[in-house]
Amino acid sequence: MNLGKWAAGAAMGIALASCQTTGEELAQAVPAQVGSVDGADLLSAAANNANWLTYGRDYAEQRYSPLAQINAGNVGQLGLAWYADMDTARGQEATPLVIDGQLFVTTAWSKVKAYDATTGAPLWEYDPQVPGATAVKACCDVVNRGVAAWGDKLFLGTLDGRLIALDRATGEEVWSEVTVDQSMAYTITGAPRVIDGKVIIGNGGAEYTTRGYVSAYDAETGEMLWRFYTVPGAPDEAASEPAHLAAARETWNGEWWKLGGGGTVWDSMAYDAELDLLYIGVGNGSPWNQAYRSPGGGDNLYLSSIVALRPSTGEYVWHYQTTPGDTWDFTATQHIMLADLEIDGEVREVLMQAPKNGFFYVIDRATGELISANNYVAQNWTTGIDMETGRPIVVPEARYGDTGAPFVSTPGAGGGHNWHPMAYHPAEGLVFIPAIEAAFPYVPEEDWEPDPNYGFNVGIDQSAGFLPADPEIRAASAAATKGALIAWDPVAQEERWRVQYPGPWNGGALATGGGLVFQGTAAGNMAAYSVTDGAELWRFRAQTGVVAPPITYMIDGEQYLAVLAGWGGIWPLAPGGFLNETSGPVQNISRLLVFKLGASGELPPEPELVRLPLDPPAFRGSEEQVASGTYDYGRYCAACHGDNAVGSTVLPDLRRSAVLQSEQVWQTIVHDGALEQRGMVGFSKSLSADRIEAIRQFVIFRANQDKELEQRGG
Ligand SMILES: O=C(O)c1cc(C(=O)O)c2c(n1)C(=O)C(=O)c1cc(C(=O)O)[nH]c1-2
Ligand SMILES: [Ca+2]
Repeated sequence: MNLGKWAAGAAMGIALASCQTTGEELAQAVPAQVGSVDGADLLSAAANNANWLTYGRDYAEQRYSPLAQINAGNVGQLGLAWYADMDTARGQEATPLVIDGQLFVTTAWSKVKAYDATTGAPLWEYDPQVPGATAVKACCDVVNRGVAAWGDKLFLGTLDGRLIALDRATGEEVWSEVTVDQSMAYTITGAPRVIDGKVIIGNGGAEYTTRGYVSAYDAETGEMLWRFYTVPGAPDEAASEPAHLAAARETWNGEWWKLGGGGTVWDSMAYDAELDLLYIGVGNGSPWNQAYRSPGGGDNLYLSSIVALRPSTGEYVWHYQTTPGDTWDFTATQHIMLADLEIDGEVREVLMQAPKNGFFYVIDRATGELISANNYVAQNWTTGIDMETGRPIVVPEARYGDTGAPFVSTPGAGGGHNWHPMAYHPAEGLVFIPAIEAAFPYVPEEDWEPDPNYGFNVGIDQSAGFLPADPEIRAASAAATKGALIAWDPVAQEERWRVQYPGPWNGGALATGGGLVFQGTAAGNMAAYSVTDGAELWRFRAQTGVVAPPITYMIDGEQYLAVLAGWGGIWPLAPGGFLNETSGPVQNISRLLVFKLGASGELPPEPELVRLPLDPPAFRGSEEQVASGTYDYGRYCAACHGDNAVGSTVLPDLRRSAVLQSEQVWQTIVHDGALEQRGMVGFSKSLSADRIEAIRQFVIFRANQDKELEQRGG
């Protein structure tokens, strides 16, 4: 048993928390300058308080900083040191890196910005010029979660599937490699990781008939070194495939390869240097509905699994499947965190995950053995986990593809927890989970066919579960849709305390040696809570929903807290205003916010949230048009423009759009693609002009329904 690599940071945290070391002492205790980033820097990142060198702060992805200058006693004096406005108004999900006094952050549309981390002076910026039309390939907003560092370079995955190396000093492009088939709906939203000079990158797209994989590229040259597919390919590939895919093939039925199969690796990774294992989180099936993807069932390896790989070769070592035979978009791409925990008197090297399916898993990270599991949010799709087999005991109704009947599941497709990073406080032994409490109706679609061009290819009828225009049902659904910051004891597998929020989609977490856990909120605040009981100790009005996780660093003896603010991601788009505004409506004001003790900077006055009036033309369409428009809106429009045509504050609320007034203008945009550069493609490859007009009639119909309710005070 070796505690070495994780113990350094943890032990330091305990020491600092108890004696409140001054900034000067701290600054001397850690290497302030790393220069060219090498393996030793990344392996010691947990103890490097000056910097934030990799996505999850260290390879264990604990997001715990021992820094204690800002602490439970003085956090009330935390103020704005500087801020920077971003030039995109879409979801901001990135974790900044801080290296040698410089801060690097990515924004929506995969842009990169560099600042002096002390003053906020801009150093350089880089725009990969992602074509606007790429937006339609992204299931969940045009987000990016950050860069990775190695040597004197930074590495960026772009929404259109490129992996780009930048010169860290200048922001100039050094090399660029296309990592996906750009004729398909692959995207990259996740941050790369670098292990021993190999840049590891996955991709997204499992809502659109893709096949998931993760690849490694040489940091110096951009040469691809290996690629690991998560699901087996077409039968003619069987002869040449590695053993892990031959084994997986036994768990599939039908002609899944024609539908991609899914299993994208779109977010989480972690690395254990001593075991030399890279852990990847694998996503959902494509399509979701297993009855279409793999008729007759099967586990469908390696969907919804954590897989351990040898990072030098991409060779399979072990896997643990959280959701066998996924049919609910229950990805296991959520944050993977490594820690050493004392369980039953024995220190175990564990891996922890709170995937979408609602269960918190503690797994032996050497072998993949399940140590314990318990649900961290309410769930109704199982009666628990069978500890003998490590499998969920699924209730029969949950398999809606087999029954042919709808199933309302909690958690739903948004998960009990999504991509928002968790944080760990080693001295408290707590994992902080940005949790979601929300249900989702899975309505199987009869005679479903994939569309090779556009739209969600998931095998469920996405309009059948629309929230009806009924004030009581809307209010009841909104009341049942909540969020929480859950302080979870992973040894006891139980909740210690929670901060309850009125709505989901609160930000990623950061824990510190100052006895604090920091989190932004869907209501538009940055907050600090006591790690011991969740008491709120500080709050700053961020003016926009904060979904990204904060970071902390220390320069010249002063501790800083930084967070990229900006409302977006899937929740502010797809569920529509009645469910995504349960914390209150917020707008997207994308800004990097940086705080330190005693600072008193102010943001410009908060602009009022302006909504266009709900003033649609009179409905003159037919019932047939509404029926056709309802279905097509669900399949092609709802993921961005909102459930049942109720839009958000981020993208146009079509009920309020002046474009509704004109059939011709509507066709120019929706059929011909007049707004393609802004991310709205023309759908003529999938939809005829008649079907597109029917969508307009559906939106007019819905807008009139809601206007009437508004007039009645509904
Ligand atoms: O299946 C996929 O390939 C895939 C990709 C992504 C992504 O890359 O952002 C998300 C999801 N799925 C997903 O299921 C999901 O809930 C989700 C939320 C978000 C987000 O950034 O808000 N991305 C994604
Ligand atoms: Ca997905």
